[in-house]
Amino acid sequence: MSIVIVDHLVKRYGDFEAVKGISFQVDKGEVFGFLGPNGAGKSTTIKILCTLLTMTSGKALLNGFDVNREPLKVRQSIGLVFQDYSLDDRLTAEENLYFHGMLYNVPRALLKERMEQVLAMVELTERRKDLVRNFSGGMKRRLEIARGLLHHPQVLFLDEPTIGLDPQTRNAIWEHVLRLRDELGITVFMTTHYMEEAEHCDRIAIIDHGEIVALDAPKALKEDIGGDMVTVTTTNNPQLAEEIRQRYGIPVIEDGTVLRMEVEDGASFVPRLAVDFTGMITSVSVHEPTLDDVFLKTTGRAIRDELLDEKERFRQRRLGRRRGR
Ligand SMILES: Nc1ncnc2c1ncn2[C@@H]1O[C@H](COP(=O)(O)OP(=O)(O)OP(=O)(O)O)[C@@H](O)[C@H]1O
Repeated sequence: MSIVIVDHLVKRYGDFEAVKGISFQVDKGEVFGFLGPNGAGKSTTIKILCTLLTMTSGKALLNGFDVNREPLKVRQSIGLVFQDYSLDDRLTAEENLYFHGMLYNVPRALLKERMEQVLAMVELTERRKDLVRNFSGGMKRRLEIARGLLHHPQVLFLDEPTIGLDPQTRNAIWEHVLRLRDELGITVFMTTHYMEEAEHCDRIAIIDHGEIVALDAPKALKEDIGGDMVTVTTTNNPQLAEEIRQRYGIPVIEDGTVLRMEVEDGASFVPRLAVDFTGMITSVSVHEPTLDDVFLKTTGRAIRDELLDEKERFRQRRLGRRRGR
């Protein structure tokens, strides 16, 4: 059963079309990921589904409710964990949850039990009486996730849930997210830049320039590539890219300092390449396709880490300003 149905969704900001008529469905209990570079239209789409932004045209249903016509029912069906930090540092973990419960009209008789449940789920029971300002980045994120679950939403939206966290904390958050799906059967809809994170999703939609360019299970997307990926560094990338294209008739992507190409059989291709271009190649590697390669193939570009870093620096600056208030 589809719990999210998006049909020809368009969002324009003035003349600029940020989301270009996308359609997709998310099944109940699925962990669904939106993967794409900065500016692809991920946050815009998520905000429309959460009723925080109005669409220009199209239709979207969430938990059976129309996001344009039944926004309140949609809001009651969802939990949100967005990029912007939204806990109150001056309150304890428990107090943060309590106020959220009040806002969402969770009946008082239920609230205590729910708070205990979600705190246990993200392993913060012991710290529930501590001020949030003393929490680590990972603990704050876990508390935000707990808060997003307090009113038992059908769909939990996570917009870049682990941005800026170290890999170990990222993994811990993922364990929690997958447990939520397994224990509560909730649907998780998330956006991410991280390829390894997208691997945890049941299905991912790769979004670029406001369009969905691929949508399937990570394994199926990688299998679609079919062959092996060969990465080459050379003494003259543009020249060699052209010569490889002409000689073998295959697409070659110039990706920063390397050339990438997809071939049927890496083991037989690489020796040929070494002989045909003796002296021009400085290194070669062969690997099975990753989601990075899927992204590269569908968009012609890599998701750049430096863009991610830039975004994280921006976020930290903003956080710093808020803390300095
Ligand atoms: N309020 C706005 N006014 C004008 N343009 C906007 C506005 N919000 C977003 N955009 C533009 O729409 C496009 C999609 O933005 P969106 O934030 O949805 O992308 P994204 O994939 O979520 O990227 P990010 O991860 O950086 O948020 C971008 O080109 C962005 O500059």
